[in-house]
Amino acid sequence: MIDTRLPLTDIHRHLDGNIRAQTILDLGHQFNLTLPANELEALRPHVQVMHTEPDLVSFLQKLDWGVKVLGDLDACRRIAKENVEDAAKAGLHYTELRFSPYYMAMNHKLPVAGVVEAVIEGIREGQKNHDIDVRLIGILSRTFGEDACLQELEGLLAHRDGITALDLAGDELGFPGSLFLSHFNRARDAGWRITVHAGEAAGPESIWQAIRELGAERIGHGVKAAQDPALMDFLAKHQIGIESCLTSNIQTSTVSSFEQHPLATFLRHGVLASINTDDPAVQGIEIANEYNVAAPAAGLTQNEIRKAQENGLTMAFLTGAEKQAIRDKVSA
Ligand SMILES: O=c1[nH]cnc2c1ncn2[C@@H]1O[C@H](CO)[C@@H](O)[C@H]1O
Ligand SMILES: [Zn+2]
Repeated sequence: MIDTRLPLTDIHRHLDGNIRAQTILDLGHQFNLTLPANELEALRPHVQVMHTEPDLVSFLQKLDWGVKVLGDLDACRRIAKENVEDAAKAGLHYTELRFSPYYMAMNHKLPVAGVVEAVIEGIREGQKNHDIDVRLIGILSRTFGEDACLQELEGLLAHRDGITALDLAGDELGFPGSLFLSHFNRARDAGWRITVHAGEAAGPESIWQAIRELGAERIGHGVKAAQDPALMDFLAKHQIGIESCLTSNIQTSTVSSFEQHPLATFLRHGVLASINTDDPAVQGIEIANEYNVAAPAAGLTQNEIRKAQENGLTMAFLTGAEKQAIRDKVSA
């Protein structure tokens, strides 16, 4: 269960994996696009995971309609604003929303830097009406290769101050982290924090690579760390946070059942791990489901769930003072 005296965070949440189905319909009509269905319930199976997918890449295809309807920069602004509304409605006090501007831009050839600016503006608009702290994480979508990721990086760097961290996401097996060394060197030079999707589709070596070569301070998913005792010790010793996304890991067939999920093992080993959603609209879940249903199913005790909740803010890309201000606000 969620401890209502503690801040509730979601620090692994894809903004472009959380576009409302109704908004996909609206924007499809607005831009005269042919959608696979023109009615909400008929559209749902095309934009939402209904059963477990066979692998990560199949899961990721469910995000594609959401970005195909982004016909102009106003549409990008709209979905960013709606993401803030939905995060506030989910009861979050703090969230880090991540997005891939190249992925959002590519279907309608929007300017990548323009997408970044529109997302920053949409978040600001959303925060006018909702009391929630938000930071943005830029994603390089590895699936489109090094050159596209370079364009993506340039677009993000054009609005460097509006972005807190850089992430690498997409097809981990097809595009290993070793292809993106120069990208992450530049990101660190820009003063950004670093988190990397690793050990989801690929093995523990991908997590080692993310830490040692890309400079990851946190790892998205990190499921395969449990296979490598030396890595488990390293994560605990250096307090490298694992952003766990329980239901996502089942839906991508990364883990076969909640009982098999390593989150409880991470926590018992002293690894800093937190509970997060990933792509809420695509998954058909929200953060409450992850605390109330998924975490108990994964064998976490109530104390461990509370610890994971505390870890969310501990792991946040915020200063100590910013974290304390959120704690004070929630306990007041
Ligand atoms: O669970 C995930 N694992 C790896 N990549 C993901 C996941 N969810 C979304 N994306 C990727 O993130 C970008 C959009 O934010 C896209 O590249 C999408 O494929
Ligand atoms: Zn993710």
